Amino acid sequence: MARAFLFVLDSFGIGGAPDAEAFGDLGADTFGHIAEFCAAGAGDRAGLREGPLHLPNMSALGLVHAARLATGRLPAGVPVPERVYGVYGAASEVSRGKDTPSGHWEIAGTPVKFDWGYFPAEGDAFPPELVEAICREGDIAGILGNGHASGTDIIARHGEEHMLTGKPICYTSSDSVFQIAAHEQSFGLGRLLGLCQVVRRLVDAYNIGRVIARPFVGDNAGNFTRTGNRRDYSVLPPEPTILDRLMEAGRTVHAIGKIGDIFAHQGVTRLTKANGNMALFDASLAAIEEAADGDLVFTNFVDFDMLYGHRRDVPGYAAALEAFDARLPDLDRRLKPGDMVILTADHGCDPTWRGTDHTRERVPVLMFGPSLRSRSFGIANSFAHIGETVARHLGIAPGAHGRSLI
Ligand SMILES: O=P(O)(O)O[C@H]1O[C@H](CO)[C@@H](O)[C@H]1O
Ligand SMILES: [Mn+2]
Ligand SMILES: [Mn+2]
Repeated sequence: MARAFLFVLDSFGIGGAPDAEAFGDLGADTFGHIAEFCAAGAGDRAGLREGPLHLPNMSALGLVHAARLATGRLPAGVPVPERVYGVYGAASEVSRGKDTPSGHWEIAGTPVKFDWGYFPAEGDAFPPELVEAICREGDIAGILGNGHASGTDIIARHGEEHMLTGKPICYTSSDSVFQIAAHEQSFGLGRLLGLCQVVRRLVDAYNIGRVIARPFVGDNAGNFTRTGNRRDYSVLPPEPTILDRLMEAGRTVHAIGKIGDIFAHQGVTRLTKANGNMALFDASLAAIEEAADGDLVFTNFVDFDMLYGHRRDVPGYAAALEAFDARLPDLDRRLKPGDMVILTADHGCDPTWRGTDHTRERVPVLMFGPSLRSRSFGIANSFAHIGETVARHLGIAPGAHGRSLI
């Protein structure tokens, strides 16, 4: 029995990217800074958590050691375990963007070697001819926003006007994204998803990676809340990924959470959606019961990024990491001989950093399972080695962009 479980902790970087300076992110370190803030008492929140960051299970799998490999420093206040169980190390990204599709596709063996299109940070983000085409083909009277923004801020700012006028709120970020926020009832969820499909077609010419539907509910600026009905419309990966390669070999790819959307549903055999990290963990445990010999279970844990990294919320991020860590023994108990779990991340989103965007960082790669011996592989020079490790473990032909780490 050889099965693989690939869990992406969305945005859980560990600093030290060799090209961080080119992204304006020199010194960004999601794990290191959360640990530092928690050790200094700046990660406390009444009723949520307090004290130094407590990640005993991921530490035992080599997280602290991987962080030291990535940055040369030990994270503050996180005890160094005497023994590490599993194969661990850090990985650098070769793709040119620090976005979710680039990170996931590279993890799946397919780095993104071209430049995405981006919308400008100054002035109107979207060219007038694009806005005009969206209004005409999407049958809307105009758009609100039209700039770089944090999604929660922009719905507070424009949500009431949106409900009055029916104009959707359109915004972007330093990622290659066109995001559309609209009220689930007053605008309508189906209408929002339809509009996103129109926009998806129109932004192909601008080489934009994703159009994202951001539905929200509430009746005033004080209580607008985004719902779990977010939907991402991605372009196809530039080459077949490990998902396609597994499907061709007759294997089942269980995609949990955002994975289906991130891969534009290509190479996905079974799709499970769930709202929130704990529900995603439950769905992953259920897939462990179902997965057959040779299958891959691939889960994205989005809360780290969406609810805490982009919101620059250190106590929230720390609590989410601690909650995830506490579930690992439950996962470990369910593993069968020949199973391999890989915990990793797609980019950073340091909650102590300026702005609200992702940060260019190395990521941890923590691999464990009943038959894996403990050791470090050091620093991998591409996330693609992760996908090739899965390929080798599951016994399919190797790909072109990486080599198995075990
Ligand atoms: O601020 P919100 O709407 O969460 O947006 C964030 O989510 C997008 C997609 O992950 C990123 O590009 C970033 O802009
Ligand atoms: Mn991401
Ligand atoms: Mn993000």
